[in-house]
Amino acid sequence: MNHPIADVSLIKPCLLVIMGVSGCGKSKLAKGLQQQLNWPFQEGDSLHSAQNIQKMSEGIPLTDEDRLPWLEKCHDWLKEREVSGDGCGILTCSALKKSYRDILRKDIRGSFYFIYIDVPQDILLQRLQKRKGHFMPASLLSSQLETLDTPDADENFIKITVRNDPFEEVLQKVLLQLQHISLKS
Ligand SMILES: Nc1ncnc2c1ncn2[C@@H]1O[C@H](COP(=O)(O)OP(=O)(O)OP(=O)(O)O)[C@@H](O)[C@H]1O
Ligand SMILES: O=C(O)[C@H](O)[C@@H](O)[C@H](O)[C@H](O)CO
Repeated sequence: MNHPIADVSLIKPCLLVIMGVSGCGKSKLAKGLQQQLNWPFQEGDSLHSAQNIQKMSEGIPLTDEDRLPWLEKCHDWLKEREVSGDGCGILTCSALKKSYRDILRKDIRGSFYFIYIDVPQDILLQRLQKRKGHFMPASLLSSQLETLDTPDADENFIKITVRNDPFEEVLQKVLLQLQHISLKS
């Protein structure tokens, strides 16, 4: 291994929302972070209604109205993590629009960061076409990319650009950024 490794003991508790379009690697990164940090983890997909899952499985993109109750549930999980006392947690949520991210961070006063995973379309498509046993079809990728508003400079976010980087390097890059932020705060 010849890439830098983070010292996780230096990372301060915070809330992390791992965001980006389908197939960017939210679930894989969140699980990696959870193993390293030992913080509570919520898979955002598990908070979708059965109707939303059915719609996506049929290749129909969700509307703002479909997403609203789901985003509220995601927010409630984050808020619960904040008030529980330790203020740390990891949530996966595509959070494609700024208005969705505003719902997620509403009334949260503690440390909170979006981790935006940016992956080129050709790699996303290859990954989704290969992925087995997931309800989200590759045909929804174009609507995901059209809907995505990339985070603005005033949104608290860490951007991680991934091409064919080995997963372990991606994970360490995120941990190193979190370590850096922790040392500055
Ligand atoms: N850095 C990586 N390198 C190679 N493959 C990866 C990497 N990250 C994720 N993958 C693979 O890409 C696919 C999509 O990853 P994952 O399911 O974590 O994405 P996701 O953003 O959670 O997707 P969705 O929103 O559709 O649930 C999986 O098969 C995963 O193993
Ligand atoms: O906002 C959305 O359209 C949905 O949240 C999707 O992003 C899916 O949940 C996810 O990508 C599939 O796992």
